[in-house]
Amino acid sequence: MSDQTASTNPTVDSNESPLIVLNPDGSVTRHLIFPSTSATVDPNHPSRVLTKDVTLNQSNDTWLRIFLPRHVPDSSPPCKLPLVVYYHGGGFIFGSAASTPCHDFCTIIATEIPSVVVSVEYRLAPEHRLPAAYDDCVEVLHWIKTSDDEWLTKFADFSNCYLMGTSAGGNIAYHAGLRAAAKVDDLEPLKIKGLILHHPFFGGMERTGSEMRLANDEILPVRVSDLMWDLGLPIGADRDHEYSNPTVGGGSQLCDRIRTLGWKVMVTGCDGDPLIDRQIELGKMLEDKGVQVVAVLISLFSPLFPSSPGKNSKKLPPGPPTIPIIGNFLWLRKSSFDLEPILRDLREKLGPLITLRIGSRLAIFVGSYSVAHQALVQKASVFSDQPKRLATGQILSINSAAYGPTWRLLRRNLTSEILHPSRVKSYSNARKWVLGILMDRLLNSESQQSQSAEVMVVDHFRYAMFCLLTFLCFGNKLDENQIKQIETAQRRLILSFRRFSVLNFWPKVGKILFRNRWNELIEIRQNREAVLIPLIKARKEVVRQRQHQQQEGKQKEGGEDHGVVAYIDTLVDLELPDEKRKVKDGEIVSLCGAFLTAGTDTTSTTLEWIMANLLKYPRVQAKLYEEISAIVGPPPSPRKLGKEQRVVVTEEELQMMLYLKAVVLEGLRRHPLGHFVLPHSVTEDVELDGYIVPKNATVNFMVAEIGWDPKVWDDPMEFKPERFFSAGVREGEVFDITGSREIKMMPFGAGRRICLGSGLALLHLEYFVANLIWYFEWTAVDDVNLSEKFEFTVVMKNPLRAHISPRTKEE
Ligand code: HEM
Repeated sequence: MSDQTASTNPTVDSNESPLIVLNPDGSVTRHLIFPSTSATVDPNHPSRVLTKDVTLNQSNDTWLRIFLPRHVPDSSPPCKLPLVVYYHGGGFIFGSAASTPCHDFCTIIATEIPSVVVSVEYRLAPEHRLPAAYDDCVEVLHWIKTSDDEWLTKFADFSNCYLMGTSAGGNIAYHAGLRAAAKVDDLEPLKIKGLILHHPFFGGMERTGSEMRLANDEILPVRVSDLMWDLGLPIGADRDHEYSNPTVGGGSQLCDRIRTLGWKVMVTGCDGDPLIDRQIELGKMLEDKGVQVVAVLISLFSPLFPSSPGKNSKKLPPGPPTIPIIGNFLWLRKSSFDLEPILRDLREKLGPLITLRIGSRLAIFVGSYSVAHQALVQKASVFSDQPKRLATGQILSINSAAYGPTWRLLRRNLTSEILHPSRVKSYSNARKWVLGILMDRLLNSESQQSQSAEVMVVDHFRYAMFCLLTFLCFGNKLDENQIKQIETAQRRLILSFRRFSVLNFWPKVGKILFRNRWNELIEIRQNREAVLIPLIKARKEVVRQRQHQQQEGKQKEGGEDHGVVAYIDTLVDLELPDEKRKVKDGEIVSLCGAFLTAGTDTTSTTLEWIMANLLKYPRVQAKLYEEISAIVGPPPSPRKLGKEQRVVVTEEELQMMLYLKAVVLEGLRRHPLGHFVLPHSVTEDVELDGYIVPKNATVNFMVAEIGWDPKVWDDPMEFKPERFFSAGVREGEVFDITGSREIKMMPFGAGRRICLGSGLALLHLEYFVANLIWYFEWTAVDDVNLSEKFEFTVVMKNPLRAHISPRTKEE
């Protein structure tokens, strides 16, 4: 660190709020203080481990926390467990062995391996710069070898010891390891077998590719790691000091010693972390020196520890290693979509049920149609809950409600009041109105100069779906300005959900660390309320007047939409069963927001995917047009007809169009919007395919993998609607999209939580596809590129551009 930096009172900021301030008197104030957990030897405490704190060095104020799995003292004869010496993370500046994240993490290591864990409270910088922490962490090894602590002498296998650390603790484990390797005889009877460097923190003067790419990373931006090095390294040292850059000068000579001792070194990292290139460099350097490097990236892991005698771990579905390598909050910023290639690889190796540990959660992934059927249909009562509501989640919504009376009420209300076939039919005028709007927009789109215009379709599709769903929600044909406002408010919220997901990691800490982001979320929600509440209030007034007129036996004469029941109407008098009160306006906003989200982006994105395939495969489009025109006749010119008299392919006619249905199903199979359904959680320990899924575990279903399974579908990545007439489904027979008998694909989920808008979605898709193909011939602008990208749903990476030309020209 430069002296200059030290004297200018640097603050380490997390992008949004200072975490540490150097005071003029030389002291420091830390603003990042994690909650702490006390050690307990109380046999009645519900923890899975017994823990105790022991002084290491009074003058340095250092100590240790020892973790002993609860079942070990009770087993007979007591078994000896591997010993893990653990160093916490925190950039050398923050953290403690007593902090709850560290305590919880050590609890997992102790119980899952299982092992005796000694977690070290070492001295922190900048009060004690490096190598103070290294000194403390080696001192602990000497303390252990002579200790007469009963837990260690009785239950720890001193000949099977590992040094492990997370982040800065990984750096410490590496340096403590080098020092220990130099003096193994002095440590007898303690025998180190390996080092576990869990997302270790290293640096260097020259930026790596990942540091440059992720310079503004939300968790560890480069300026924060630079300041951590400034405050942690000896005064005058720069980031190429051996403490921070282990590869300078070709690496320490002591690595050769590690090689000859036969220690294994596990280096874990994940892409998306600015430190990943340094972790890979370290792994390579060690490998070049002949050290047994166990793994560098998550997907390549193999177990470091010999298989454990743990009871439950045997029954859990298999996962990468037994140690909780993904128990790092870096993974929380990853969506399931990012994990998909890793999961695909794991499914190949481990089978269709996989366990991953994400944060402190157990996440089970189901990658087979038959196991998905077992869970969602046969054991529906256990697999239909939702994980606990996230801090950034909706206040009240069907999809986030726990499996219980409130969810049941909300679901029943929407199904019977809005999505019931007879009610859906009553919205047919609205569909016709929206089709007119869509046609006009397509025809008048900007580049509509020539006979054959180029159109960017998705914005028009989305706008059309907003027109339709806002009608169902508010009961009015809103004007363009109102619809745009709602669309903007809704999309701001859903498109930023990944940015906000970091706030869920530890809501209390997240709110401090990412204060601006938290305020931004509040602002976006308030903005949505400002847009929706006036509409809700206006509609409530309509409902009140209607009730009043009904009481007086009067029915107002009205236009074609008179008497239409809107979603809000059904919520006004709804009473929540748990709290025995009516739904508040803020909750109506949340329910309506979820309703609009569920019905707009989902349908418009699927529509875009289907149209993309119809452009890519003109043969399919031609066949579809043939079917439509054979039933409906040739289309009129779209320009000639006024909005109200526009002739449309009607909903009754759709029922006769089997190829159309197959095209829509094939679109849903080939391009499921969520490659995973919303995570479920289980309400009790339950057996699934011979394994135990423990209570509260999160269960994810690999929808895309299931719909692309070559055991079920020939050439699964091809777009072939005809397959629905051969894969066990004969012409005229309806394909069971609900999967109640057997799951072959599950774009709408399956079981009790199945999408309750699937009927409406299919109708909307069939209606718009049929009419768009009937009126226009669609051709591709360039080769249609079907690459995917994850937004809120899985969307086209290159939005579809098309030429449209009316099939019937104006005379
Ligand atoms: C192509 C369009 C659509 C697709 C692909 C789709 C897909 C899904 C999926 C995968 C789920 C989660 C199922 C599970 O957790 O197992 C879901 C839930 C849900 N969907 Fe849809 N959906 C679509 C359209 C709609 C529409 C139009 C509505 C209503 C207006 C709707 C309302 C819902 C609701 C309320 C839930 C929550 C169900 C619950 O938790 O009980 N969806 N949808």
